Amino acid sequence: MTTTIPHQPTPEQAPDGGPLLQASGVIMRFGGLTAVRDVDLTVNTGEIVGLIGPNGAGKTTFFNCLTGLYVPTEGTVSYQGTVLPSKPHLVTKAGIARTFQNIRLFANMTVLENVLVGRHTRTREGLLSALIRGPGYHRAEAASRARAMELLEFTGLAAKADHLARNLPYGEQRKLEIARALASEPGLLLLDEPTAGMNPQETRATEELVFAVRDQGVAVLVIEHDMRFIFNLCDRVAVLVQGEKLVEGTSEVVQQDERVVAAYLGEPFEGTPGDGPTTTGEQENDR
Ligand SMILES: Nc1ncnc2c1ncn2[C@@H]1O[C@H](COP(=O)(O)OP(=O)(O)OP(=O)(O)O)[C@@H](O)[C@H]1O
Repeated sequence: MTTTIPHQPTPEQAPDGGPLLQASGVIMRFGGLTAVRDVDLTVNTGEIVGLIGPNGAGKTTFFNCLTGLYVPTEGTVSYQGTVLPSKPHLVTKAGIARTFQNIRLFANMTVLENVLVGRHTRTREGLLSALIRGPGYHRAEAASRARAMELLEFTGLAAKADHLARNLPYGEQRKLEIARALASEPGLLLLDEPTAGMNPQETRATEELVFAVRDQGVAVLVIEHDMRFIFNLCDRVAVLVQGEKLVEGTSEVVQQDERVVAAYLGEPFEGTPGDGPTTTGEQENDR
């Protein structure tokens, strides 16, 4: 599936292992409801971090605070030491890309066109250049297409570059979303329930793809209800319950923590295939 591609990191990539994303004291209130309560979270370069918790725990709201969709009521979010702007396209430009819980592709555009759309924050050609369509425009367009094709190779979708996105099977639509997010050349990729509605084979392919993304130098923060996926994949896992961070630690620490078992897992997770619950029963199938 995956081929090696030279990652094109954003210019000021943090040194290996250093903090990339730092959320401090993030609070998000909707009127009388506090969806996120004073959450701190750091993602370092080279890490895959999981964010888990029951339905309604505030995971997606927290993601929205990280990506500029919501302005946190209190707290700050920094990327590479700089406080992020509260505009999604500026957050993308700063180096954070995301996918959504429900697929958000341009269904009537081709696979390649969907990835090209994801490149718009990285292309420098302006409106005038696009209107004139001079040599600069053509060079930039050729480079963009070449990079988009590399990303389709990387995600195993190159053979379907000319297919309409809506004609792809579900698992490939999810991969295409990841390819499109990678097209903005992020240093950090946020994935919101990337395996929701997938069969076990598609889930395994997604796991491989996320490892490959990390191996290209892109850190990953992932929300997921599939515990086998999370505990196999993540270097560190944070657990949100009722908007609060209950526990944070390695997969081994989190899966055995009595508070996590009581509030979310129901029973200790057994890591060997075939044993124990793979999901918490919280997962929504939005297929
Ligand atoms: N825009 C909004 N306005 C009002 N309340 C909201 C809004 N967005 C989320 N909420 C509420 O905030 C709480 C947290 O929701 P959120 O979707 O972040 O949870 P979650 O952990 O992502 O859940 P799930 O696992 O089901 O996706 C819920 O009570 C939800 O109803």
